[in-house]
Amino acid sequence: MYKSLFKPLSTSLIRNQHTLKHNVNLRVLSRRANASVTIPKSQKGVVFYKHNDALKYEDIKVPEPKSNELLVKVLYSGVCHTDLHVYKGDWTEIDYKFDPYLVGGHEGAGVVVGMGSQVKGWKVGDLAGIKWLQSSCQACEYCETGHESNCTHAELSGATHNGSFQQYATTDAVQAARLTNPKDLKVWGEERFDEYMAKVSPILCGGLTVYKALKASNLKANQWCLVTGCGGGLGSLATQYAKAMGFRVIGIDSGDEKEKFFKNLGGEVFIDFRKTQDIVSDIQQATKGGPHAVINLATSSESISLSTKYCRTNGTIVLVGLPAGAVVKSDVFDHVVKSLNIVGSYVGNRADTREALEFFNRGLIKSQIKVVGLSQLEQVFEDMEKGKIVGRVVVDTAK
Ligand SMILES: NC(=O)c1ccc[n+]([C@@H]2O[C@H](COP(=O)([O-])OP(=O)(O)OC[C@H]3O[C@@H](n4cnc5c(N)ncnc54)[C@H](O)[C@@H]3O)[C@@H](O)[C@H]2O)c1
Ligand SMILES: [Zn+2]
Ligand SMILES: [Zn+2]
Repeated sequence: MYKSLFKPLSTSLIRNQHTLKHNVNLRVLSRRANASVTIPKSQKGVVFYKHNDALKYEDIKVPEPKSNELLVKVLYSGVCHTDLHVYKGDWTEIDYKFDPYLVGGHEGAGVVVGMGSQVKGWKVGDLAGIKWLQSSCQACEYCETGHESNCTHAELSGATHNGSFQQYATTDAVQAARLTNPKDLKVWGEERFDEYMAKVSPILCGGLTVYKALKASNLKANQWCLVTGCGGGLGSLATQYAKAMGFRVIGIDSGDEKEKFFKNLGGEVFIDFRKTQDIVSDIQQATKGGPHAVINLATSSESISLSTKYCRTNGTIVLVGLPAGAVVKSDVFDHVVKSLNIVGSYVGNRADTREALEFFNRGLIKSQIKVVGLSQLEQVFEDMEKGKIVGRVVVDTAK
């Protein structure tokens, strides 16, 4: 059951807020918080009944939070390539939950409108983020040591738990990301509430993931960081986090638009994988011996194996992108003689989330987004499949 806490808040006020673009603030919301309007029973969401089946924008039930969960009115959600992998069923390892349908999405930014009886430390009106790691058990060895994303009992938003491609979503209160109200942030401000919520959403997976991957790279200031897929969602964020952390960035992707975009974000050298004659030599020349670390974000299996060829001696190759059935091949002789490190990096824990959000809140990361209606998700997936998206698309759940 819900706690009675949500009762004084009007969801229609929250909805109002949402539609009053660029004119939204929670102070006004709480001043007018006496009206008693209940959470609706149904809402709009995008669902699919099996992998690769039609994506349907339809009226669905508003979920009820379990005792440990928040009910979040999702305002915006980033669309991560992971959502496309899930939709296509690329990863057979996951025990997806179709009950009877699945709602994707795991970069949801919204307002808490209700919560279960056991929830502590949250109140209605707080701003919350929905992440891929919807919940972890908090009790296993991995959770105990801060490796929450490796928890074997983890539930995943948009895969084993309905995610943020709906107007109201539930999420575990411990793992939910705590978003700062932009009115309390120097570089944001109250009048930019709506913009803040849209732009913060990609940080909840993309930003967090690349920030953690950069930490795993062991790079030092001024060293070369190579980002594959630098024109995509994670790539645009990795370029900026790497810069903010003091690294030099060389990127691989394709097309003039992505090159311009990458350079505008502070990337130094762009390699077009469709144009280069010898990618290994181009990279090694530009970086005088190869990048000290590679952050593999490209949705291409071949490009992952290639990174073992151009990486610098003693360098670190971080595996992040998860193309279907991908295998990394590395020549053992070179691998040993160059003493390469290949590491996997999987989203991040709560501290990584907080830190990644702090970079964003301080204005160090410009979230490069295009906002479209939730009803247009199918088109977004089509464009993503073709590699046509520059930066990140964020869906507005009101449209
Ligand atoms: N490990 C994790 O925790 C984690 C978290 C989030 C996303 N991911 C994965 O990261 C990957 C990227 O996600 P995204 O949302 O940024 O995707 P995206 O579609 O926005 O970007 C992928 C980019 O890769 C580029 N690309 C394709 N082939 C390439 C090649 N051969 N060389 C260089 N670039 C190439 C595309 O042009 C595109 O710009 C996905 O596989 C996603 O599932 C992993
Ligand atoms: Zn993601
Ligand atoms: Zn655990």
